[in-house]
Amino acid sequence: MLNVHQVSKNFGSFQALRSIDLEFANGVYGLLAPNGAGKTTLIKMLATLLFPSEGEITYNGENITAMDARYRNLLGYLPQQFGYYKNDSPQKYLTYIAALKGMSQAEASPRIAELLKLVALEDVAGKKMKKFSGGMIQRVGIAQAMLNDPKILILDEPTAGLDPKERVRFRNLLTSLARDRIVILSTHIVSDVEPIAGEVIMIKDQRILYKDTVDHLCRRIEGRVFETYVEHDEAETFRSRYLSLSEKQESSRLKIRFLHEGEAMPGWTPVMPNLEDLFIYTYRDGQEQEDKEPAK
Ligand SMILES: Nc1ncnc2c1ncn2[C@@H]1O[C@H](COP(=O)(O)OP(=O)(O)OP(=O)(O)O)[C@@H](O)[C@H]1O
Repeated sequence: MLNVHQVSKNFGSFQALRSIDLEFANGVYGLLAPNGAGKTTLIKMLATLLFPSEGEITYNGENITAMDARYRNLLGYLPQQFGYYKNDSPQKYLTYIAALKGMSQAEASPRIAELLKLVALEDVAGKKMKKFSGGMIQRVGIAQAMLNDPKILILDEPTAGLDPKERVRFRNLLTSLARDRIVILSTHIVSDVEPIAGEVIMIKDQRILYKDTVDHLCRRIEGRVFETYVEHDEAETFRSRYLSLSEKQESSRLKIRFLHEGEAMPGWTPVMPNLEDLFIYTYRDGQEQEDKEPAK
C-alpha cells in the first residue's frame, strides 16, 4: 500500500500542492487535471525525484525516501519524455537500461524478451527506433519501466501523441499490468482514464478535490446534464445562460449538451453525465467550484 500523508510541495513562495492525502492499492488510478494543476509535481514526489516540503509518503508504512534504493527497486517510471537514441533498437535500449538498473545479463535477457512480447514489439526488437510511431515508442517506454517488475508503475501523460488505435492498445496493456500492481497514470485527457481507472483523482486549487470511481464521480452532477436543440442564432444566448459541455451540428440546428442546476425546461432531455462533463464543470473558466456537498 502506497500512502501520501498530508503532503505539501512549495517552490519558493509558490505552493504547488497543499495537504495531500492519498491511498493506493493495486489497480489503475487516473490522475486527471488540466495542465499546471500539479500532476507532475505529485508524480515526481511518488517517484522520489522531488521531495515533499511537508508531510511524508510511505510504502507499507515505511517512508519512501528512507527506503531509498529499496523503494526504487519497486518502482517503474515513465516520464513525460524519456530519452533514447533514435538509432538504437528496443533490444539495445532495454539492455542498456537493464544494465543501469544493475541487472545481470542472465537476468536481463529473458526479461527483455518477455517484455518485448508483452508490449507487442518482438517483431521489431532489432529495428532502429527512429522509424517507430509514437505508440511504439511509448510501448518501449512501458517496457523499460517494467524491467524490474515494479509493484508501482507511474506514467506521466503517456498517451500524448498516440493515435486512437494506439490509445486503445495502451489502455488494454495498462489494465492487464494493474492486476498485481499499482498503476498511476497522469493525464488531462478524460477518455484515457474513463474506461480503465478504478479510481480517478482530480486536483484543484492545489488540493485533491476528488478520489473516487468514475461512476460515483459522474453521479455528483446527475440530474443536471441535459441535451436540447437550439437554432444557430440562439446559440450565443443559450451559452451565456447555461454551461455548454459539448455541441454537435444536426441538420440545421445545434444539439447542445449542457449543465443546468435548476428546473428543467420543456424540450430538454436529461442525460447520464460522463466524466468529461464533470471535468468541464469542475475546471470551467473563471468560476469557483464550491463543491463541499457530499457525494450522492
Ligand atoms: N521547479 C519548479 N519551480 C517553480 N514552480 C514550479 C516548478 N515545477 C512546477 N512548478 C509550478 O507548479 C505548478 C504545477 O506544475 P506541474 O508541472 O506539477 O503541473 P501539471 O499538472 O503536471 O501540468 P503539466 O501537465 O503541464 O506538467 C505549476 O504552476 C508550475 O508552474
